[in-house]
Amino acid sequence: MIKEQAAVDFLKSQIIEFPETAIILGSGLGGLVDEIDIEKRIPYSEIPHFPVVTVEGHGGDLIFGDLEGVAVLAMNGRFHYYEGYDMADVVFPLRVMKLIGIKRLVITNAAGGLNEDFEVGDLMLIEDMISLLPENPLRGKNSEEFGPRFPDMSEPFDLDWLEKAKSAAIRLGVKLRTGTYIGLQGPKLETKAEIRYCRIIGGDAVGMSTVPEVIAVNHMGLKVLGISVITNESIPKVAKEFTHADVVATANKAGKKLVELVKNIL
Ligand SMILES: O=P(O)(O)O[C@@H]1C[C@H](O)[C@@H](CO)O1
Ligand code: HPA
Repeated sequence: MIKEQAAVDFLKSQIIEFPETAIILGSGLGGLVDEIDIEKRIPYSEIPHFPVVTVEGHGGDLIFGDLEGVAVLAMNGRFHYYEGYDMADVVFPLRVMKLIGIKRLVITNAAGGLNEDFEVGDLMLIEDMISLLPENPLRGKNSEEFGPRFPDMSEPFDLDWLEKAKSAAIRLGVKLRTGTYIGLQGPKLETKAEIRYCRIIGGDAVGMSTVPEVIAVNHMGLKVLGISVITNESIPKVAKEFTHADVVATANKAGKKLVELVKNIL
C-alpha cells in the first residue's frame, strides 16, 4: 500500500482529473493509443515503484486522454509473471488504478486459439477463465483496504458489459467469438499434450497474462471486460512454429477491429 500510495501521489502531481475507465493493451495492441486524443503520456520509468516492460510489442507508458468522448487511462504495456516479477508487481498498476478512482477496466491480450472453430485474427470475448499459473496475487496477508480475504469469482467478467460487447459487435459487423481463457505461466509455449489438456478442461484460448489482473480487479470490486485477439492456432494437428514476432504482427492487424469494438463498447 505504501508503494502504491507513492505512485498515486506522483500521478496526482501530474494529472488534475483522473478518468474512471482504463484499458490494458496486450501484445501488439498498442495501436489503440493512436485513437486516443492524448492529454498526458507518463513513462513507467518516471512513476515510483512501477515495474519495467521487458517484452517486445509492449509500450511502457500510461496514457491519459480521450477515446471517442470518454476519458480513459490506457496502460500501454503490461507485466507478466514469466518476466520474473512477483504477482504483487504484476498487479501493482491495477492497485494504483483503484486508488486513483478507476471504476471499470477493459483488458486485452494476444492468445492462442484452442477452439478448432476459431481463426487467426478473430476476437474472443472472455466469458470465463481458468488459472493454471502457480500462484495468484492474493496469496499472503490480505490487504483489507483493497478487498475481502475470499473474493467471489463466480462472475469474473461484468455481465452487462459482456452483453454490450456482443451488441456492439453485431452493430459493427465484427465477428466476435466467446470463450474461456486459460492463463499459463509461460514463457515456454505449450506441448501438444498440454494443448489437448487445455482444450479438455474447457479452454478456448490460451495465454500468459490477464488472469492475475482479473483476480486483482475482482478483489477490488472493479468492473472488468476481457477481449483476446487470437494470434495463432494452438491446435496439435496444426502445430506451426510459434514466434512472438508473428503474434505481435497479427495482433497489430486484428487490433483495428478491436479498437472499433472497444470504442463502441465505451
Ligand atoms: O500481454 P499478452 O497476454 O497480450 O502477451 C501474449 C502472451 C505473451 O506475453 C506473448 C506471447 O507472444 O503474447
Ligand atoms: N500460447 C500461450 N500464449 C500465447 C499464445 C499461445 O499460443 N499466443 C499468444 N500468447
